[in-house]
Amino acid sequence: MAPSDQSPAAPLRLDAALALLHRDLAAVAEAENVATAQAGGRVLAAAPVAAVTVPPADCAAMDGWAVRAADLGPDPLPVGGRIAAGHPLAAPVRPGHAYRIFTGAPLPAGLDTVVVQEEAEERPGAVVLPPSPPGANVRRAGESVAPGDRPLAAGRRLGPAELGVAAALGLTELPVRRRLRVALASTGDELHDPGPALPPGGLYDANRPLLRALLAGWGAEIADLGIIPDRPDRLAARLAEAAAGCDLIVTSGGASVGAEDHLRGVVARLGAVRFWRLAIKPGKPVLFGRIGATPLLGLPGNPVSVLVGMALVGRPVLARLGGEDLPPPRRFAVPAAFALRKGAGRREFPRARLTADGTASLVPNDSSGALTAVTAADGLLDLAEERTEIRPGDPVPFLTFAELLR
Ligand SMILES: Nc1nc2c(c(=O)[nH]1)N[C@H]1C(S)=C(S)[C@@H](COP(=O)(O)OP(=O)(O)OC[C@H]3O[C@@H](n4cnc5c(N)ncnc54)[C@H](O)[C@@H]3O)O[C@H]1N2
Ligand code: MOO
Repeated sequence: MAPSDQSPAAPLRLDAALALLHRDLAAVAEAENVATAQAGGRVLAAAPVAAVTVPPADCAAMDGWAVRAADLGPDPLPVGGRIAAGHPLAAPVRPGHAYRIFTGAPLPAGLDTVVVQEEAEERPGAVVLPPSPPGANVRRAGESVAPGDRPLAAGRRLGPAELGVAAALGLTELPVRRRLRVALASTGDELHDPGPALPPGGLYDANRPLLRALLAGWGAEIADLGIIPDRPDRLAARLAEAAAGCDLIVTSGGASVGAEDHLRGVVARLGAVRFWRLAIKPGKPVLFGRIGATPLLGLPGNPVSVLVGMALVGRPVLARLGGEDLPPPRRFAVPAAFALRKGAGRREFPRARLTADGTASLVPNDSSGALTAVTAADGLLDLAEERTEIRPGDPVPFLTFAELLR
C-alpha cells in the first residue's frame, strides 16, 4: 500500500478537526436488545414508544383531603372515606363529602381538588377546610407520560434517570447499541506498568489507566495492547494485529516530531493520516487516521494532553462510532480571577478551578505533564484562537470536567 498522509501541513483548528471527524465516521455498533437492568451506560438504538399512562389516573400530589372545590365553604364537610395509593375508592363518591387521601392515591370521579392536611381542622366525623382553587394539588393522568410518547430519544446514553424512565414505561428490555471495542496502547521505551521498581530513566505508565477509566466510563470494551516500545516494526505489527478486531485504536505517545516518534509514519504506511497536529494546547500532536479500515486516535504522551485530547476529540469519536447523540460541551461564562496572555492562532485549555465567589482561578503547575494539577481543577477554560489577553473580571468560557469526562 502506498504511504498516505493526507494531513495538512499546518496545525488544524479544533472545530475543523471535529467537522472532519463527523464527516469521516459513522455508527459501527449494531443494535441489540438488552435487559433494562443491564442497560446502564449503553446508547439507545431506537426510541421506545410508551404504552402506559403515568400517572395512570388523576391523583393526589399531597397528603390531605380530596373534595369538590365547589363544596368548600365555612361549614365542616362530613368525612366520606379514605383513599390510599394502590387502593382506589370502591364506592361512588358521596356529594358534599371530604375524603382522607394520601400522595399518589387516585382521585375518584366527582372530586377535583386536594387540600393539604396542614390546612385542615379535624372535627369528630368531619373536617373544616379553607377555600382552594379547583385542581389544586392534583397530578393529572398522563402528566409525565402518555401512550405514544417517546420520552427517550435514539442516541441517548442511559444514565440513572433514563433507566428510571424506561422502568416507569414498564420496559424489561431496551434496544441499545453494542459496546464499542477499543484497543488501547501506550508507546515509549521509558514506560513500565506500576509494580516493580523502575530502572534508571524509567517512568510508570499513567496514560493507560487514565484512558481505561475514561473508556470504561463511556461504555467501551477495552482490548489492552499494553506498552509498545519505540520501534516502528513492533508498533506496526501490534497496530495491524489490533485493527482487525476492534472498532477504534487509541494510543498515547510517539505522536510528536522527535526521532523516536514513529506513530505518524506507521499509520501512513498501514492506512492513512487524516489529520496530525491541532492548533490547541495542550494536545497539539493529536493524530487521527486509519489502520486499514479501523480508525486510530493517536494522543500525545504527556498525560494532561491525553486527558484533554481524549475529552475534546476522543469523546466525539466514540460518540460517532457508537451512535450516540453528543451535544458539544457547554461553555459557561465565568469571570476570570487572574490575568493571562496567550499567543493568537492557538486555542488553549488551561486547567481551572471554580471558586466559591463565582470566579475561575488557574491551578498551580499547569504543565502538560502535571496530571496532579488536573486533580486540583474542576474543568478547563476555553480560550479561543483569536484571544490574546485575559484581564481579571473578563468573562472566560468554562468547560466542566463533570460534563467533559461524563
Ligand atoms: N521539537 C518539538 N518537540 C515537541 C513538540 C514539538 O512540536 N516540537 N511538541 C511537544 C508537545 S506539545 C507534546 S504534547 C509532546 C508529546 O509528544 P509525543 O506524543 O511524541 O510524546 P512522547 O515524546 O512519547 O512523550 C511526551 C512525555 O510524556 C511522557 N509519557 C509518554 N507516555 C506516557 C505514559 N503512558 N505515562 C506517563 N507519561 C508518559 C514521556 O515520558 C514524555 O515525558 O511533545 C513535545 N515535544
Ligand atoms: O500540546 Mo502538548 O500537549 O502542550 O504538551
